[in-house]
Amino acid sequence: MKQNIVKIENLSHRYTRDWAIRDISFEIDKVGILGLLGSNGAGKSTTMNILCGVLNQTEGNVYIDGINLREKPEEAKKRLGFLPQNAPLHLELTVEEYLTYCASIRDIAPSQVKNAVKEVMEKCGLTHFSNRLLRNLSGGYRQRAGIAQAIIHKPKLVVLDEPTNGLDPNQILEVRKLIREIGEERAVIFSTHILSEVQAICKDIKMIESGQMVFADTMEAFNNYVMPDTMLVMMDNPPGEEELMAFPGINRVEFLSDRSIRLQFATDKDVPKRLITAAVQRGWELTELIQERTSLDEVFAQLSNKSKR
Ligand SMILES: Nc1ncnc2c1ncn2[C@@H]1O[C@H](COP(=O)(O)OP(=O)(O)OP(=O)(O)O)[C@@H](O)[C@H]1O
Repeated sequence: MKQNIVKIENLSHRYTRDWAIRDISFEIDKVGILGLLGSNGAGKSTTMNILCGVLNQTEGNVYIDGINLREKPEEAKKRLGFLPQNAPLHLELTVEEYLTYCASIRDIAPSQVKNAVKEVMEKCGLTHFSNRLLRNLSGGYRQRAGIAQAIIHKPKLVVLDEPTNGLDPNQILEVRKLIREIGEERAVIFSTHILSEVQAICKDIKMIESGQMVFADTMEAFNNYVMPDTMLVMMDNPPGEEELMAFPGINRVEFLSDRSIRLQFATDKDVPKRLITAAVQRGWELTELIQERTSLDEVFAQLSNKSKR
């Protein structure tokens, strides 16, 4: 039988009187990136802290690679790497010193430490900064060091709690690229409260709200389920409503003015590209195309409405 990399069974936790998370279950049995999405206070950090053995759950079980985390924490933790929301960095150490220290507490054999540090610095793009104090690294590079400590022992499961928080747009793109690369070799759980983050890098998504799982499926199913995409187009010579409705993939046309139209499309992500080509071929004089984004609050409202129906 195939072993799950991680299995969470009916996990519940309360810090005080109210449940912070309630009856969360899921499993992962292959490499790739799973997005854990939820607004602030939804219960993501609680779930991740329990999953990584930092917090003891009130109820339920966590198995890492088949090992019960509560019963054999040391064995289970060897198989996972964790980057918490506040990266556990020692700012007074250089990158190399810090990762050497992490390797030693991760039970890497002394003869292997040098190699492991070298390899992880290469993987995370840190080699150039090996002698720099962590204190003097930019936010993006500090986060790379945080990710490096989470993967130095080559765990099967890597848990990253809001790893792109507080980074500037360029740093976000670079850290995302690194996470994608890690996801090719390991199971990665990535938490965020930003919808576009999961859409950009995750194949699967679990959405938590008010401590409960409200959605669990592939990213594609999520996109199709929660929101037909909309785009706003400006055309100096737009076709009529009928011609737009006949365009493959478009299922709603709303003229906001003579030249400004909101188009809704369901599943096909190529619609905007095909529309641009058609606009050129058919002389619609397209001057602007803006894809409209749905906020997490709206997604949650849509999910709640659909589940009530
Ligand atoms: N140490 C604590 N003591 C009491 N309540 C807590 C504690 N930590 C979290 N909570 C509460 O548990 C709930 C879930 O919080 P959690 O931090 O897991 O959410 P989150 O989705 O990670 O949010 P954020 O993105 O803001 O970190 C919230 O209502 C929060 O106020």
